[in-house]
Amino acid sequence: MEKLMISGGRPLRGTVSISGAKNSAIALIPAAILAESEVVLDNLPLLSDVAVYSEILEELGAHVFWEGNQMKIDPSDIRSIPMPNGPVKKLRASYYMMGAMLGRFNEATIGLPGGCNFEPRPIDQHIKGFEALGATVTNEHGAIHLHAKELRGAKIYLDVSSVGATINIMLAATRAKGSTTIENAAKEPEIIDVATLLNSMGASIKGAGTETIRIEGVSELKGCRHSIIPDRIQVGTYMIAAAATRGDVLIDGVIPKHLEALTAKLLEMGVKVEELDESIRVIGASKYSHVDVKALVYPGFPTDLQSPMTSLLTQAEGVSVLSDFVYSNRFKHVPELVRMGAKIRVEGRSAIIDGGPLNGAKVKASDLRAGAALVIAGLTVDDGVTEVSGVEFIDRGYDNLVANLRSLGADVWRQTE
Ligand SMILES: CC(=O)N[C@H]1[C@@H](OP(=O)(O)OP(=O)(O)OC[C@H]2O[C@@H](n3ccc(=O)[nH]c3=O)[C@H](O)[C@@H]2O)O[C@H](CO)[C@@H](O)[C@@H]1O
Ligand SMILES: C=C(OP(=O)(O)O)C(=O)O
Repeated sequence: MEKLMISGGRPLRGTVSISGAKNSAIALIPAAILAESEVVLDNLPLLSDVAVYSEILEELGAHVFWEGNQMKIDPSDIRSIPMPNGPVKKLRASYYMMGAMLGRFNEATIGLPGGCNFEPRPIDQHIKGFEALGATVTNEHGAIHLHAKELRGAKIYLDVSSVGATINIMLAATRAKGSTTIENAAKEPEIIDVATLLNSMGASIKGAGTETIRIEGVSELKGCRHSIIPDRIQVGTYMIAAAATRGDVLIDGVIPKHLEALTAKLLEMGVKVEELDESIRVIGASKYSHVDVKALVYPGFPTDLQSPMTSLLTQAEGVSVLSDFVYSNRFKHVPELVRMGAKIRVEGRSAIIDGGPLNGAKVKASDLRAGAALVIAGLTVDDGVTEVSGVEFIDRGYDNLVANLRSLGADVWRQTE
């Protein structure tokens, strides 16, 4: 096991380039199995979640060639075999194998997803969608069994605007007979990315990125080449880290529009943010105002940046209130930040943060973004070393984190525990 060691107190300065989005990649890889021929994905992030997904596809007989930031997936020899255990259990997004297998084979047996469990994460809306498309869904011994004689288009209203359910239903519905409408669909940029890939494969999806998505089923999908959108959560994490260390960082390979909610909050705090065509520059200041933040579905402030933002708000003057309306209990980073001297209490779905300096401590990342929050907190510590264990969570979502931070002047290294 490894841990991250951070000797903080250095402002981050320089330029960093961001890879493709994890939350796109781990939906695009399973989407590729719907094609009859090779799908090429460019701008792939080098993450453990991506490695696990390539393992899942190989187990099913797909040929996966992964070199650097490109993955070629030839699904022509893929078989329908049950996957109750193994790599599917390591990954949250393995739930996309349900929609993809259902679309390809009209059946699937998949273990319940693993990954970051900061609170119970139900998949009832995914199941509701599959059932509406004509599938029978049962849950036996920790695995979901799905079977349909034939998938038929349907009108599906999501009770909650779920990213995973929207994509999963899209995957299955591309091969259903007739048209499907998803109402109250999630609008996150990753949904548009998946629809773009599926449309390049020959699907007919309209309205991705709005709350109504219409899918006309097709009988066959073909291979294509697709470049993954930039990872807005990694971008946001570096923006927050630049502000927290009162540095000056240019983040390259960005779609600035995807970060509007964060940019607005940083400006409100007194951080200088310059938006360019494909990059964002964040320049820190010596004093920050306290702000209130509400994590909401897109285009609101992303829940995945809620934990990193908590660390930044410890550097503001006065009391900030940060509420999460997507995951009401996503606060496992708070007790760890308190160990570092932060004055934070959790009340219901809100963290109340009273600004003040942090000190180095031994802390534990219990999920991916909690890990990012602790790294940012460690970077702000003027005197002392912070040790962050649970690095395997951080590796799920941050490509080249140590090298990137070091190139920006941070004193960060990995150490075997
Ligand atoms: C792989 C991936 O893309 N992960 C992202 C995805 O997760 P994920 O797709 O799992 O998150 P959802 O958008 O589905 O969850 C949003 C909310 O809906 C609830 N819900 C969801 C599905 C369901 O069937 N029933 C239900 O009640 C969840 O408990 C949560 O409160 O979106 C989240 C919200 O932006 C992000 O934090 C995750 O990084
Ligand atoms: C929670 C996250 O991912 P996942 O849904 O894959 O666990 C995340 O990216 O912050």
